[in-house]
Amino acid sequence: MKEEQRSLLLSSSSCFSPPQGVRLSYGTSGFRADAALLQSTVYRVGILAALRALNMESSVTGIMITASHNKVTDNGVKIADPSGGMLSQDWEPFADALANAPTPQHLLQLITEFVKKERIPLEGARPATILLGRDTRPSGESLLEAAKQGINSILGVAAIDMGIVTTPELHWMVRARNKGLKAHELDYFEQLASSFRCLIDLIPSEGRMSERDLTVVVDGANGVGGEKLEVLKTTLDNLFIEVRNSGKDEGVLNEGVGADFVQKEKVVPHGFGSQDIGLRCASLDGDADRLVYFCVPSSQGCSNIELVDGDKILSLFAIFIKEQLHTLSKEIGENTGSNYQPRLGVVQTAYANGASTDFLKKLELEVIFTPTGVKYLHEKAAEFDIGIYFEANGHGTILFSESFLRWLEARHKELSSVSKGSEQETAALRLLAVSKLINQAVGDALSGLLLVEAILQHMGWSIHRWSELYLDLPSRQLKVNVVDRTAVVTANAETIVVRPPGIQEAINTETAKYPQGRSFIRPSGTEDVIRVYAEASTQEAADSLANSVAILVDKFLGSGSF
Ligand SMILES: CC(=O)N[C@H]1[C@@H](OP(=O)(O)O)O[C@H](CO)[C@@H](O)[C@@H]1O
Ligand SMILES: [Mg+2]
Repeated sequence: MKEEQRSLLLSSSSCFSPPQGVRLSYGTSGFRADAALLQSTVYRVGILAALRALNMESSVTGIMITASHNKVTDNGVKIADPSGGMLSQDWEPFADALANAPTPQHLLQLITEFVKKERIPLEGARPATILLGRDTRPSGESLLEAAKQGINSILGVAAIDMGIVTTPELHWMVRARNKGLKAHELDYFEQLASSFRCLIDLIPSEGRMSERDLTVVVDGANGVGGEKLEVLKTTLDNLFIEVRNSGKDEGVLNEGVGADFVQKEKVVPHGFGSQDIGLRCASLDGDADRLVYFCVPSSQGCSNIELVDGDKILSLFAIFIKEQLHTLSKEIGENTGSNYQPRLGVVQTAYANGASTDFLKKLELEVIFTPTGVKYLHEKAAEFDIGIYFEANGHGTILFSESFLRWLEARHKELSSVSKGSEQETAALRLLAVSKLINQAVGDALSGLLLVEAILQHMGWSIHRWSELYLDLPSRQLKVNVVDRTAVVTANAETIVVRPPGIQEAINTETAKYPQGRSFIRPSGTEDVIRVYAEASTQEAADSLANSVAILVDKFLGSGSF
């Protein structure tokens, strides 16, 4: 490393001391903490993103400053890799080491060693650009400045501020830029709107739906998603979107609103109530990468909701895709069918409702489980021709492999010359439109919302019809504070605890007492807690099982506070 680069790093890092007594780690979704603690971390992530961009053939990476569904005073930072996906997991230990380096000298030494080991070309040997985005948190602006200083301390790397964007928009932009495509926010809106229009135009015309049926009321979590949806909706026909909690009024980000609140508490978000009985409603989270639907039932008082979670979104997508693939595989006349059988798979985590997994298996779909965190789900889904992944909390997308898309384009071309307007050609067009509508980089609440709406219109389904695909097993999630959450080590996609010894046997004994009982624990990657999940045949049983397991966690890991 040249002297100019060394002294630049030493001088800029001396302005960013790491917080005392706090150990930060690149968790399920980047670094997250109280915003006041994050200046030095974000500065160092700036350096990391710059090195990552220099290390790769595609030279654009991204930094997103957000703490998603967490409280407004928290913030966080994560890197978008050149593919548009999450930071490659093999760089996470370096991210941890950088964030926790105690002095500028330590930091410089770490960087020097890593640059050598990874053979990263420095000193402007290669062009590199970092796209920066942030959510609506007030702390975002100064943290973004810290990120810029980190980027500027690596010679020859440029930072471009994309302003306030959703997390999926930033990932989409990074991916698009590296593919040499147009990557402005307006291009993103245009791609979503035109592929949505294409799916709507391909709906067989059997009677139009009423304006009420074409209406969806969206809770924007008082965050960036509502703001963006207000713009996007002006470009859409055949869909009426009413945005509430768009952040323009008094409401606080994620407070009593948003996808995480709605999915975990199963009550109506602020701003919704009896006036919405029977309407189709949806909630985004604070950075708009999660989506859940709900409706306010007329019978049980209007604070309860009927939740349509990520598992049901996945099921709806799976049904639609399967139907299109089936149509596409039908023969047309002699010798014009295709023998190619694309592999469709779905990916879930242990938090997926057991009833959803049964339903998907009955559809004869290949169902794979991974640990929590979209980086794991995404990686697995990418192994299929079409891989659909969703966390129960509403984060997910559909991935189309490059080779499948090439095949599909060619098949569509062939079909449009031999049988234009056939159901096979239409199915190919629909699949191509889905691949453009649904974000290929990460789960995206806005593109997910438009795909749900297009499929419901295609099927002619109400939210109730959709919700009735299967009945969720009652479930309960709890959090337990413990002295050291890293004492819990899990295996088999987090369904089994291997440490501390004895706790898994105790959980098994409890679970066996409940019909259709299932329970597991794991350390959270975003909060300092152990999460407990339980499922059983009744809500009372699920609550009771969750409580018993939480008591076991307290007994084995001791907090004294439970
Ligand atoms: C049970 C649950 O909802 N866990 C969430 C939560 O992770 P934890 O590691 O459980 O804190 O935040 C992650 C990032 O948003 C998300 O991927 C994950 O699904
Ligand atoms: Mg989020």
